[in-house]
Amino acid sequence: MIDVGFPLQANLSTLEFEYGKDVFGPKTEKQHLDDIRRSLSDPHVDGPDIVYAVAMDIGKEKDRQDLIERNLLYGAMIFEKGRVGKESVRSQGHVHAISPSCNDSTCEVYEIWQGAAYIYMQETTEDDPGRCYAVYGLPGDVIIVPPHWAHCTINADPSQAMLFGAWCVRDYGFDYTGVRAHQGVAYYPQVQKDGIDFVANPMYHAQPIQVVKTRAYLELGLQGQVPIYTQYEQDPNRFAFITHPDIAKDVWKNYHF
Ligand SMILES: O=P(O)(O)OC[C@H]1O[C@](O)(CO)[C@@H](O)[C@@H]1O
Repeated sequence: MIDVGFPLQANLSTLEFEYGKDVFGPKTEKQHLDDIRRSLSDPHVDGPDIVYAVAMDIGKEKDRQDLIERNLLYGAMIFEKGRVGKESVRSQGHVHAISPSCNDSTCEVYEIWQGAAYIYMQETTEDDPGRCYAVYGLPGDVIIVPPHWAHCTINADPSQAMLFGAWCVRDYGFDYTGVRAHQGVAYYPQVQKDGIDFVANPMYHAQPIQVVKTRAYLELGLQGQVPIYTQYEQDPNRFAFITHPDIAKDVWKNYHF
């Protein structure tokens, strides 16, 4: 695993994180295959019993109070290796619900730590989902999901577990309504010999998907090559665009990938 900005290990047999000195974090919450079936292309497939494990609210003890005051939350996730039927292991897909603290949907800032990921995003969960993107990331890459966009996280390399961290607002909420009404997001990630193919979900009338690599987010004040936790430590105000999405409203409008 890359340097995530503080001492952290992942135990891939128990799907637990082990926190180093002066680091806090909970036991992981496990998400079972049976709980995500209705967002898969085939709900009856076999796959790992636990598909992913999530530890919400981790960080350095010295930052604990500041994170609460800023309403910021850092989480860590382990996505299992393997497949769920023809698809790679992935999350269900959701939209960030309106957070009471800012009365808006908020963005999420991912940093890939191990393995390979696609963060899939679509503008809406209507029958016409708008623009559809799958953004590819390797360890050290940062990927941002803009407010209001439906998204899911995909393990892009079924031969190994995928790990990542993400900044989000503390009073986050997930809205699954539109995704579940369409049996998932607009594209299913199917595993092929040489990678992932995105297969259209017939419940939508989607435009072609754009598969892209991630990029630098200079317009949001992010730096390359520095863990996003360290970037928060260097400038604790840097991620204010997460808790106050209106600060970056021009970025979110016509968001470019
Ligand atoms: O509830 P879903 O859609 O399966 O997604 C859960 C995933 O979403 C996250 O918020 C990351 O977007 C993590 O908690 C987890 O990886």
